[in-house]
Amino acid sequence: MLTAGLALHTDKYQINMMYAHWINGSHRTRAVFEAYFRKLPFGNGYAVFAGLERIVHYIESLRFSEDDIAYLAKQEEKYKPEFLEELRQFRFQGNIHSMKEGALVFPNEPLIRVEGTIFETQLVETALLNFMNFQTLIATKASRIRQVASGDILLEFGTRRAQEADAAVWGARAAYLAGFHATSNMLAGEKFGIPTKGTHAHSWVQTFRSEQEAFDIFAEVMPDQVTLLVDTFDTLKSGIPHAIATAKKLEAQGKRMNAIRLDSGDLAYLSIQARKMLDEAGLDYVGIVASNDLDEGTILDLKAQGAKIDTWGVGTQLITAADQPALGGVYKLVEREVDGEMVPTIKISGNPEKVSTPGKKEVYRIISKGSGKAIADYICFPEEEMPPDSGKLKLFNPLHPYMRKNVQNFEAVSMLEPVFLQGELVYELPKLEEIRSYHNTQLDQFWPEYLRKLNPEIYRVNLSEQVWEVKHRMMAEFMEQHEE
Ligand SMILES: Nc1ncnc2c1ncn2[C@@H]1O[C@H](COP(=O)(O)OP(=O)(O)OP(=O)(O)O)[C@@H](O)[C@H]1O
Ligand SMILES: O=P(O)(O)OC[C@H]1O[C@H](OP(=O)(O)OP(=O)(O)O)[C@H](O)[C@@H]1O
Ligand SMILES: O=C(O)c1cccnc1
Repeated sequence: MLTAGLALHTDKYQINMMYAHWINGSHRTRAVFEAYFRKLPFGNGYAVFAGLERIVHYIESLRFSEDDIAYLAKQEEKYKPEFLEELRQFRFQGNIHSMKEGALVFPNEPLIRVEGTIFETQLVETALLNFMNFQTLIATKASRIRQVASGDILLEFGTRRAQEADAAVWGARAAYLAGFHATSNMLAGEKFGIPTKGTHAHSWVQTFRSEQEAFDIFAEVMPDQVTLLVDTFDTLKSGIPHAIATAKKLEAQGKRMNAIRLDSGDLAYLSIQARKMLDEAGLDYVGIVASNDLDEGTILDLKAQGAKIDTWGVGTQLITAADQPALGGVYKLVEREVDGEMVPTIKISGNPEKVSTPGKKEVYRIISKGSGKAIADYICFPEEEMPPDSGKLKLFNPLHPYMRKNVQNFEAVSMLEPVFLQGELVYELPKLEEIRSYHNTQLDQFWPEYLRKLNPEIYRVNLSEQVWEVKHRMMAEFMEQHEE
């Protein structure tokens, strides 16, 4: 999939700003940006951070090719050759700190922090947000589905309905890291080592003279992984009886049929009937797979109706995040260089929720040593000393002053990992299996009220007093300047 050759995978305004900085002589001014989102998707209580692996590949191979340079020269005749030469020599030389993939993350906390020249930090905004927003969205959706499916098997079936190839492949990875068990996408299997699974389509049945013949031939060819789709004609009258007959033929050869798949109709009723018919035929080991526009809502509902489904194939709703197809992650300048000093900068908005939080920041997860559970995320400046583990930490929410809390006996886990330092990759990308188990340990750190699907408790994300004071002062200064 696309990894190399992504230098122009950016918005034109980034290149225009780079050019204007270069003409102005300010392109080497230092800057700090932070990427975060303001609102959790799907009404969920948390999001699952994903996208870092692709970001790392992108940054590592970030070069303007001769074709890119030629294209830019043609696009904008005003670009001076010296500027194009600057692009030709371009290498990312800044610092990137990031949440780890699989981490539970929350609104208004920095997920990725980028430090460097304004030239390089501006260029990478678009691609970073593109990767982070999509993959985090799909991982969050997958984690939600996983919450309701409890111990059942989850198969990712979305490729045909995904927003093109990259979304399918990276979406399959995002689903897997957040708890899906396999994907139908073979390229994702090859590229990331995700287990692959597949049944067969209606067309398989339609290409034979009879459903029975179709089932028998499939079972003969794939005796160890037979899952038969039973709804092509009539699930109860034809599909299941034919599947039972095939399973019996397999039994006679000492083999066991894997499952049947239901793909239409009332999945609760049909699965209950199917379970009865299979059990009565002595086939209690044959599983039931269901698919058909499933999501966390339908799966929960089907379970409440007593559906006898042990494997869920989930496509469209997951891979397109159909109920909320975008995560609104943003990338905001928080510090800039003035006369050689780094100073905080703020973005004001008429909407208080959109006022940015100035200054380069760290994120700590405050974990109770007693319960092992997360109490809050705490955002402070890097130079602020965290109280020692035995000390007291004041958590306060300036917008809700009554929500004060002092915590003691906690561990403060730093959440932003160094990934690139002065352009050098210093982070060893974890294996996908490690990311999956990290996601599980992250879930274990949260009380169930934060994880539930409907109306979850809001997890605390608090600013240190110093961060709040700087934000408050800068907002007041802005107000004063604009009152005059
Ligand atoms: N018992 C049930 N309770 C709630 N939702 C269900 C139940 N059974 C199926 N569904 C869901 O209802 C939707 C039904 O979709 P639809 O109306 O397209 O029916 P269909 O069975 O696919 O129709 P067709 O037979 O034409 O393929 C799907 O999203 C499916 O997952
Ligand atoms: O419903 P989704 O969650 O997106 O899951 C994937 C769907 O894709 C297939 O249907 P399709 O009609 O494309 O092909 P088929 O003829 O093999 O059923 C499959 O049977 C599922 O219904
Ligand atoms: O293997 C399957 O059953 C499958 C794969 C992709 C889409 N729908 C179903």
